[in-house]
Amino acid sequence: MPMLPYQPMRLSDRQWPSRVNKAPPIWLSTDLRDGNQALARPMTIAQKMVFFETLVQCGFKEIEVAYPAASDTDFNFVRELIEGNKVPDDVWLQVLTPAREDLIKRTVDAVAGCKRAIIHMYNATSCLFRTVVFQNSKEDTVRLAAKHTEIVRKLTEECTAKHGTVFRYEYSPETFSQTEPEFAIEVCEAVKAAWGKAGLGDERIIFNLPATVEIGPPNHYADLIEYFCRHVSELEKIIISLHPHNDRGTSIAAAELGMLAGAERIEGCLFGNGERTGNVDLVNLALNLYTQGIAPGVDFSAIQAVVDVVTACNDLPVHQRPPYGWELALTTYPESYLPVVPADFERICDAESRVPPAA
Ligand SMILES: CC(=O)SCCNC(=O)CCNC(=O)[C@H](O)C(C)(C)COP(=O)(O)OP(=O)(O)OC[C@H]1O[C@@H](n2cnc3c(N)ncnc32)[C@H](O)[C@@H]1OP(=O)(O)O
Ligand SMILES: CC(C)C(=O)C(=O)O
Repeated sequence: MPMLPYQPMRLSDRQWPSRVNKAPPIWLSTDLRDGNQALARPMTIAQKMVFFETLVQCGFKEIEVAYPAASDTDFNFVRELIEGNKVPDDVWLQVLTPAREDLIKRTVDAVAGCKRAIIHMYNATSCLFRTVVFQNSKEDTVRLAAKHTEIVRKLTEECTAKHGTVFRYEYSPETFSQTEPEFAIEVCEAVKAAWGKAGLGDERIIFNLPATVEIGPPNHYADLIEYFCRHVSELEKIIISLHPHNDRGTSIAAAELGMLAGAERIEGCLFGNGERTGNVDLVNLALNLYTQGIAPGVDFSAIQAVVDVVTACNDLPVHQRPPYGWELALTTYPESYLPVVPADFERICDAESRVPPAA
């Protein structure tokens, strides 16, 4: 018997279909957190270090490096990054924490002394989680998020006073795409009020709206994002971030349509690693922009070296046929076509002009 379908939202005056993406998003690599927690053998500190250095070389400025309260490996990795002066001044270290005081404290302790840090807190807001897993009412759920946001504020302010670390705050209503749209806004409004210092520029609060499990088509996700952007207050003080997973195989479309709908920031992993069917593939997304004449702001020109690091650290192969990425991406075999391998690409077709260079 077929499963029950998703419930589309009625956004008849949606604006996103007629928009065109003209700028890259703010990129957040979560390879070292969401990607790592999906591996049969999580990365060692040495592997995380090599991966981090590769991400920095590619140009990522925001990197979710750990879930420090979940394991000593993750906590100690963050300390090594900071104490070993491995973090460039313009890179923000992001760390994930649940909404629990002791775990928030451990998380803030992990990043103490680094120059710039983003504390990312999440709690479950979807109806199924509220009623079945946590048996929390809507009010309990809002109270939990607001109370722990106040704790994040207090602990980060103390840390700034003691160590000079500059903090930003990210909040994720978990399984946003399965949360009632009005309720997701209600929780985020309470979080913004509890944080109390959302402002402009680097003071913008980040609301990350995850498709924790991709349950509907990408146009549905885009409608949810546009609805959120239209109804949340003080949008100018908010960065709308997306965290698409790929359960239906449409995470790239979800991210691209979500950007049309108002998102400015994308969280994902290189080559689509991540829980179950993966997080959205940041290489694919960035190079899609590149082929539309938009400088993506991250550099995958040394793609082979990136593939080597990712496969070694994840202990997983990169598929041979993803767009752009690997051996067969530009290869075709029909007799009427010229078989092309990536190394020949520049010679055969000038990537800028799309015309064959003069003989
Ligand atoms: C979609 C995602 O990827 S989200 C991230 C998923 N990854 C992880 O959670 C990392 C793995 N987690 C862990 O290793 C553990 O949960 C730890 C180490 C973080 C915490 O371990 P413990 O202290 O044993 O906490 P545990 O997970 O049992 O939960 C403790 C309580 O917090 C509650 N809780 C769970 N998640 C949250 C949350 N996000 N916010 C608030 N409370 C939460 C639990 O329901 C439980 O409640 P109870 O005490 O009333 O039963
Ligand atoms: C913590 C959140 C953002 C997450 O990883 C998810 O929802 O997939």
